[in-house]
Amino acid sequence: MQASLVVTGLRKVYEGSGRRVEAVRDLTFTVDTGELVCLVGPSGCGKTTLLKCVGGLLAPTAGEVRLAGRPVSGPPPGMAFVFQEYGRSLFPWMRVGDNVELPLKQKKLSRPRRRELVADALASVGLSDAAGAYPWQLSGGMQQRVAIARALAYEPEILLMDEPFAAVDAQTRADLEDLVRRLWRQRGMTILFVTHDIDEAVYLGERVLILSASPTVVREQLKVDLPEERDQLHTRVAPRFAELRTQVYEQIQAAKRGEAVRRTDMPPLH
Ligand SMILES: Nc1ncnc2c1ncn2[C@@H]1O[C@H](COP(=O)(O)OP(=O)(O)OP(=O)(O)O)[C@@H](O)[C@H]1O
Repeated sequence: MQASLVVTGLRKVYEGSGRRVEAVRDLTFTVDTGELVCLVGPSGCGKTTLLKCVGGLLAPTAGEVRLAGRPVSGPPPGMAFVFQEYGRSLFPWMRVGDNVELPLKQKKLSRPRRRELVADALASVGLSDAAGAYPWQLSGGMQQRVAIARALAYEPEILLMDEPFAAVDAQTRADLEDLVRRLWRQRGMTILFVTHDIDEAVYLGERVLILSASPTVVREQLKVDLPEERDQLHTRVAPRFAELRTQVYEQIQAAKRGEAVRRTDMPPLH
């Protein structure tokens, strides 16, 4: 399968105000076209820094990010984001439909086509009825579904999700996880999903990349060999799910203790 995203030797050092922080030391990984990869690591390990570099919002100190063969030096046209803070990512003065349509205005699309994409995306997240509402009239989970619809309508080559469900309650979170899996399977999108939640990473991902503590490297990557058809009730109690989450948990604990990466045990970073 063709690699959609290629990150090579990525390093980011923050400098300023007399402080120097090496947030990301050396990250190399790929995400294949149509793959759903979860990135998980201890708090403060540089997940957001990495995503900002991947999204072209922050220039790396060294290394390179390529999307579909092209180097990323600013926000690439084929990329969409869903952030944790849905409250800040939607414009409160714009109706839901207009929020979803806004990024499409950058694309040279006819008005009817834009409307079609908006209607289709809102239907995909079960919010067809909310197009005329304002974001603040919706629950947190619904607002995050609007943010997902906005990303879908844009028809991205790759979707970056930065802890998107951290601010919603557990029940809503489970529903949104299932929504992401369903949309991923229906639309064949490439998704890079960042989370600090081990269970979420294993439940969602086809592959989990475990990051070390900052300065960050890829500690291990794990293929999630669970069936593609997953559901909250059965997948989470499957013995294989428990084994995988234990492996990720042990790696994260070792990362927190600052233990060296066991490079010999690592599968090849294809
Ligand atoms: N603009 C900045 N200037 C200086 N240091 C920064 C800046 N942004 C992040 N850092 C530092 O880089 C390191 C990684 O931060 P980052 O926010 O990328 O981690 P994270 O894994 O996303 O954290 P969390 O899981 O807590 O959200 C931290 O030590 C942080 O203090």
